[in-house]
Amino acid sequence: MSIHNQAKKGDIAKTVLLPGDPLRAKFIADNFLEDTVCYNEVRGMLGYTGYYNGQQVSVQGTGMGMPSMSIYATELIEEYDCEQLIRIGSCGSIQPEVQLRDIILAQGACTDNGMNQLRFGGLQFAPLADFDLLHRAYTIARGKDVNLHVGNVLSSDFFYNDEHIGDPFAVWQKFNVLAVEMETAALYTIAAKYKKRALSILTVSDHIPEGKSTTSEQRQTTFTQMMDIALKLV
Ligand SMILES: O=P(O)(O)O[C@H]1O[C@H](CO)[C@@H](O)[C@H]1O
Ligand SMILES: O=c1cc[nH]c(=O)[nH]1
Repeated sequence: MSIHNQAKKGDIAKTVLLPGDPLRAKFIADNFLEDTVCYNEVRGMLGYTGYYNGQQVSVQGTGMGMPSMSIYATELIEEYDCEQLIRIGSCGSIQPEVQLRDIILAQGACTDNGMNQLRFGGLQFAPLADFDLLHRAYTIARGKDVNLHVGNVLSSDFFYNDEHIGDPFAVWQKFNVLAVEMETAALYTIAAKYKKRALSILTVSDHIPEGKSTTSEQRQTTFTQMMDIALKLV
């Protein structure tokens, strides 16, 4: 057991898929996995272990934002010896060529979050995906009917921005950051600390400058493609 997870040692697989939404974890467990066991209900942050094509895999909700991701990623590594952490999340595009339902493999993650400022004493750390996971995910996704992008994302502490700031994404847009979400920089930093492998696979649920969003039906289909890519990495 850890503070936020009631699983016993050995209950969680070496590879863990990490959706922000715990009900996305349940969806994967119900629709993709066999012989599934729910190992965690603490705080409603559901976690399951099952089998995909005969390979053991877990899926654990992480909640929203970098403190929450940091708690789950740290406990999965420190208490449960997990080796591969694969986020499957939604994001908002800030580039014209990155459209609704496209899939992004986050090669790196910028952040406006303060944790790495404290951790690195004001120096700049570059949170990066594991190259092997990224390369394999790229190969798998290229074999599918998806619009795929690989690049930088922004992990932001803000879902709602304050009007007095002006356009909070202008500088990131200019420097070719593809999309905004809220967890990847923390995941990549924690994975680096413990020399573990991490990757974020993101589906574009919204286009922020164009004010567009996906329907719930579109989310369901496209999120399924992202889940399929992640599960083939196990
Ligand atoms: O769909 P998930 O994985 O939760 O990811 C995105 O959605 C949430 C905001 O609605 C944030 O957690 C953001 O990163
Ligand atoms: O615009 C969006 C969409 C999904 N997730 C975010 O953090 N922002």
